[in-house]
Amino acid sequence: MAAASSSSSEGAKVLDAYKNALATAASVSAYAMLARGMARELLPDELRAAVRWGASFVRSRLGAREKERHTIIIRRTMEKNLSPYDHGHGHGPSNQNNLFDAARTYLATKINPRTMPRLCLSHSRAVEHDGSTTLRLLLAMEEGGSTTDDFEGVEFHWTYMDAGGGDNGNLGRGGGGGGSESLELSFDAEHAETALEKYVPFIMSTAEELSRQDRALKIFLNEGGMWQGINHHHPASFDTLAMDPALKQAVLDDLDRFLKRKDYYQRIGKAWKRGYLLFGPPGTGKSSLVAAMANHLRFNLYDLDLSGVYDNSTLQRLLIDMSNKSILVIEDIDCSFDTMSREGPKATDTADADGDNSFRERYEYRDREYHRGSYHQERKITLSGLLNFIDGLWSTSGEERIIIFTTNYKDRLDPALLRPGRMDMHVYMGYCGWDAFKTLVRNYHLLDDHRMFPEIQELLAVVEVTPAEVSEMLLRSEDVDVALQVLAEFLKERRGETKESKHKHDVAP
Ligand SMILES: Nc1ncnc2c1ncn2[C@@H]1O[C@H](COP(=O)(O)OP(=O)(O)OP(=O)(O)O)[C@@H](O)[C@H]1O
Repeated sequence: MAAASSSSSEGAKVLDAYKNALATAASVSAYAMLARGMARELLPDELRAAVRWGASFVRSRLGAREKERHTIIIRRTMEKNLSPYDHGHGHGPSNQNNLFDAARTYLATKINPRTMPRLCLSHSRAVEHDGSTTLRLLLAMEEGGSTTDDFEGVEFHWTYMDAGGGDNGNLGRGGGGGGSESLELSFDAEHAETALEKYVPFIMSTAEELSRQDRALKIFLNEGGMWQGINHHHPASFDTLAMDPALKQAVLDDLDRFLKRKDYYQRIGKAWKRGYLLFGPPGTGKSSLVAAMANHLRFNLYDLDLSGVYDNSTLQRLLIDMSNKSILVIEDIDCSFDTMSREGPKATDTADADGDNSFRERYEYRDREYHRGSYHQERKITLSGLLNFIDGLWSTSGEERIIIFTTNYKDRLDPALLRPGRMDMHVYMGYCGWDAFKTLVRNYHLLDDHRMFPEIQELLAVVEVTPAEVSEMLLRSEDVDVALQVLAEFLKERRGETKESKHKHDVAP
């Protein structure tokens, strides 16, 4: 982060220096105009004709110069005193030029292997949040190779040069060498401003986005007051998520809007963060939605288990240790604080009618932990403490953070959490409706229509069944006829139970 901002301020300086040079050129033309005006007043006709001829000669030369090209050299390594890393920030070798890496990453997407007979296959190193690196394969140009990129109607011409004669270091930073490499960006001089103010920043942000897409996602769990990360390969995506289509789109739009609003958050002086409250019965896909959000944004997940956090300073440290572009998740927030039901409801009360196992198991686990003593240590953290930390810390450090609370019981939540403006979006994950069913059957059986669909649609309209239960039935057989039959039977049985319990209530004294 520090390195990034340092590098952007370096970039700003370079941009200023370049603009000054352009401004000087502009004032030279202004002097020329002034001189023309004075000459008109002071010189005799013959002399003026001679001057006109001279001026037209110079203009023709200048005209040719207007067609001149400007070239920006982007070296792989910067001079020592220009490097943002010299101040001890960031990772990597001390004089690596980030813009070179960004341009190379960007150009790899522009190179057409079919039109370039000779290409280099090289790699670049992406630094992960935890400091580890991953290698990425890149198509790159050969020494002297060039390509043209069209941006906003302007042609930008790129050439890859290597004064070291090709023995460089496409093997990269670790491979030794590489100091003699550069990329040359040339364009018509009149487009200098577009190049520096639009094209170069566009390359930087595109490269950052590409690296983000490539990066392996991680999920961090808190253990002993510290985060432990493992790779996160949850397959959930918004495509596979079974939920109301309009709500799904609303969540997606909200996330995308959030990503684009850095300037907006800065302008209004608010921390660049967003909060979501996901609520609904067990097995309706709250955890799947969290995973889909992380996959969509390419953000790491920090799954905070508050039962392992006993004091505010540990909580604070955990929050500070989170990286930017990350999601903090606190599941089952209704049973996480002393102010609410610390012991949680009894397992038998909380497992709902469908007897969801994972839910019951979780409570049984918490009950066991409680009796084993891990809950006996007095916990001093409170919901308001947590919310204050998030508001306070996150507004002064870090950006692009998302916080998600999940609960099966929205009505049990502390009103502080439900206050307007606290959680930006409340998302209800409900029972499986018709649209959700169609998504599930497409996920599991690649099917869009079936003779049993009308019957199942009717049943889903009257039976409360979770997407988890429907998924389980659909997975009972690879034969879709059998799977749908199993599901229909299950739904009929559930409908019978519903009717029976309704009947009991009706006849009860
Ligand atoms: N809306 C859904 N879309 C797709 N699959 C779902 C959905 N809901 C549940 N599933 C399936 O059921 C499994 C369990 O669902 P998930 O853990 O996401 O539900 P949950 O609401 O978070 O439950 P809990 O409250 O018990 O944590 C998922 O791994 C997925 O296979």
